[in-house]
Amino acid sequence: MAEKTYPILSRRQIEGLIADGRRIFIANQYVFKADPWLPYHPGGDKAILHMVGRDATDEVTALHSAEAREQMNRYRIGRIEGRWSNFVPPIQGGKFRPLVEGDDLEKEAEEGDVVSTDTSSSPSSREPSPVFDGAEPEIRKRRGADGPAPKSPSTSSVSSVEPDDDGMSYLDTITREKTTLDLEKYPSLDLDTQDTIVAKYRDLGERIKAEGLYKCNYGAYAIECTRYSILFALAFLFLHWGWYVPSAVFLGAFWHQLVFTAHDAGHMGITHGFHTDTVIGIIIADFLGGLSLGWWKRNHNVHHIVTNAPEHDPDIEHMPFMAVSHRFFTSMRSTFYDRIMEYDAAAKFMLRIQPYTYYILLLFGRVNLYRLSWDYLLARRGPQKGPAWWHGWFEIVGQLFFITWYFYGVLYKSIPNNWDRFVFFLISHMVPMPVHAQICLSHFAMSTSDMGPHESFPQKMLRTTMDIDCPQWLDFFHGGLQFQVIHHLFPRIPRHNLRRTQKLVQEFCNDVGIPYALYGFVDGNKQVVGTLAEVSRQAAILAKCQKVICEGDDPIHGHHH
Ligand code: HEM
Repeated sequence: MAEKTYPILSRRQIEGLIADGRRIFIANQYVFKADPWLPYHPGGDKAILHMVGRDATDEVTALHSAEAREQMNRYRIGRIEGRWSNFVPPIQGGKFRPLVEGDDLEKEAEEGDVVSTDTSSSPSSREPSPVFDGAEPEIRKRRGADGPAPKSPSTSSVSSVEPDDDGMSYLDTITREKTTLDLEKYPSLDLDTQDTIVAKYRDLGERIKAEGLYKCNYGAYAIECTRYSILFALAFLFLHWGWYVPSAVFLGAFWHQLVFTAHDAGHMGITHGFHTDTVIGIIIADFLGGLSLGWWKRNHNVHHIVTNAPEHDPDIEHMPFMAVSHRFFTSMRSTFYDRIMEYDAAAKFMLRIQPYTYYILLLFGRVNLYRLSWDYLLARRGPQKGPAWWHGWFEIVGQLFFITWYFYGVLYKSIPNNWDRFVFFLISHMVPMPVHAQICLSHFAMSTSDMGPHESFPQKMLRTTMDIDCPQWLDFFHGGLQFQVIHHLFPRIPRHNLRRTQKLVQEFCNDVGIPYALYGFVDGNKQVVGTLAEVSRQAAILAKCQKVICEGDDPIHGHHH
């Protein structure tokens, strides 16, 4: 059958469609309109919304099976010619001009890489990121002589207290410093450099496939299953003998280990079959662990696409308890949670002590996940239609199963008194803490800068993610999360092949000149605590600035000239 031909759409036409609310993205030079698919998408609506107006070729390749990509072809509406230059998607604050009569559709109204600096002209379709005005990055002066510079809606301060000038200029200075450091450390964001990186990344992907690194090592999973079974059996044996503390420790260790396989399954990284891997994932996460795989997927998919973006990545949004960037001091709006992350009195207090409370908070990570799981399942936040429609129902069955065996069978029936129950609950929930530390470790100390829309997918992943160096025999303890960089570049590679893939990624990094962040476990933790301490110090300085302004000037408006 002859391949269907598609009309060529100009940049201006695509911009007009997006301005009209259509969810358009580009992949492999085709234009896709995802609107009718949004409620069906197993990857969630937000994953697609972050790709609107962008070339999503690498994200789409990294995150989908061949069948899903085939299915995607149904949503093609056109083609583009030449190199696509990304818009900032509407969800990230991008502005798009509707088509008006007399618009010259052939003409590229605004070349992607040429940016008008005239702020008085018609509204730009490319809302500047907080830092950049264009492809050739130049640090933006946010507060010039002619008044305040435009704020990106995604970063604008909505604090109920009017932000005083000195506080804001202090935050701007840190933003500039951080960005300058990133600009010096990573390759230029000009289109040619980024194109070369992308071409080499795609070659690397082909090489990985050719070397068979997508083939699952089922033997390794047999060993995993044996380990899980031993931990589970020991937990019940000690419970039977009435030795509650060792029983709780083994149960916690069982959960700690299980999370890694749930993570593999959630990424379709075991059999690569969507339904098979999802069933494995739900049995592990929901039935055995009491956590929602669907919640995790919704969260994690977005995390993989907008890694370490303070406004968008739920994995670094922990206000009012922790913040890994000074940008959280501006009460940003989270596009994931659709709410303001207030920098209120509680946050001010907690952030000041965050380097000390970090590990303590992590001890309660699992309890927090129950809350998030139930919120996800009861509010039916997952897809209700399409291939994943049944997941939510299966997960509810899994949750009831979990409540029955753990809360009723173990805690209530097998343990005789409330104190022992309480201790058992605490220990079993705190032992898996290293997995939470591991998740934070991969990203908390890495860059959170907004490098604008032209940064390529591979460069963004390498800038925001770190790997942990560990001896091979300890791989089981880290569960593959120590190869987070490799995993972010190629999320569907089965876990047990990541160590072999690492060598190829290292060669790629050397070739394209992107630093590959690799730290020892202890050093990585020091980096994370160091980042938390730095942000805490910045909070203290900001508070001091604001106090001086309040005392020295108009206490109501806090303005100071
Ligand atoms: C109309 C366009 C799209 C279609 C038809 C589509 C289809 C699918 C399908 C069928 C799956 C299930 C997993 C699989 O079989 O691979 C999936 C998963 C996923 N999609 Fe899409 N997708 C589209 C656009 C996008 C875009 C633009 C993104 C953003 C990068 C995205 C991100 C994801 C993610 C992260 C998953 C993983 C979900 C999981 O593993 O449960 N998708 N998509």
